[in-house]
Amino acid sequence: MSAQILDGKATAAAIKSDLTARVAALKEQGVTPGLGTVLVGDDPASQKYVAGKHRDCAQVGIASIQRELPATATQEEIEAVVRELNEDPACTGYIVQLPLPKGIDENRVLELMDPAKDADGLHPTNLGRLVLNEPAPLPCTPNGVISLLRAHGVEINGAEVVVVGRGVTIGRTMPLLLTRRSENATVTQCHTGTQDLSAHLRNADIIVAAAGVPHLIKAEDVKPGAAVLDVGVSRNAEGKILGDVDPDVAEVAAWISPNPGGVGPMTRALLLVNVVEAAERAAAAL
Ligand SMILES: Nc1nc(=O)c2c([nH]1)NC[C@@H]1CN(c3ccc(C(=O)N[C@@H](CCC(=O)O)C(=O)O)cc3)C=[N+]21
Repeated sequence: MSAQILDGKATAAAIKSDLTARVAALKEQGVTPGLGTVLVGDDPASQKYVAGKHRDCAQVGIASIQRELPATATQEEIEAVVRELNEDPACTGYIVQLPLPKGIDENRVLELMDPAKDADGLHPTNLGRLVLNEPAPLPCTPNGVISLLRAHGVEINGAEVVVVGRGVTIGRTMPLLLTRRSENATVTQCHTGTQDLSAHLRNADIIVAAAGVPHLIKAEDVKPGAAVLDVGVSRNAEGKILGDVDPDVAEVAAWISPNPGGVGPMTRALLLVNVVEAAERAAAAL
């Protein structure tokens, strides 16, 4: 048996096609959504991700606003760009690409963003709203994981989900989304301090692997019929992506997200959703 593919590329394409119509409607009302990106430094992976985001924007008709700073940029210089985007009416949503160079206080930068323009859903106000069950832009990667499962009819309601990892962009936010009444999953969060990861994994109907440890999840740890989402991105010496999920898992799982081609494109699609929704709110307030 071989697992069915949770096709992030195709699902993201369907989301983008829906957004294209909504962007066209916004433009008729005189509102053009614009996504800003702040990229600091010259990490090739970050450059590639940001380029992908602007390619997506072009596809759906969202304007692109790109700000690039050298790796030597100071805290004050980065914060000046954030203030500028907060004030720029053409920028309806933006992201600060993480990680920022060593020595920069990331949280201070994030906190300075206008929460109404936070396309990543990572501003403290928006994370707080998520905890309080108030409407807020949702973190893109966890939201992409849920959309990907729903698009393929994987049952989330009542599922035992194991999230591996405790980073802010996925690990710590994924359980918040999964335990909403609308998802209704039971979540176990595992991390480097977990004593017996295998014991937790074997019990999981859905595994969200976001540890950043190549091939951490092995076939013998996966319950037959489980859905396994590979969120981890490591690279080998040749720059090839190595996910958190061992390829043998495909023989045991019922569903598997490829990497690349799984959660990555979904993250980008849900970013655009946040931008369009923010622009729709702005248009409704006109
Ligand atoms: N403020 C902020 N927001 C983010 O959302 C954010 C971030 N910082 N920092 C880094 C991570 C990583 N991330 C990815 C997005 C898309 C792909 C993606 O589309 N990947 C393609 C392949 C790309 C390739 O081949 O390298 C795929 O999976 O098919 C990957 C990774 C967003 N992140």
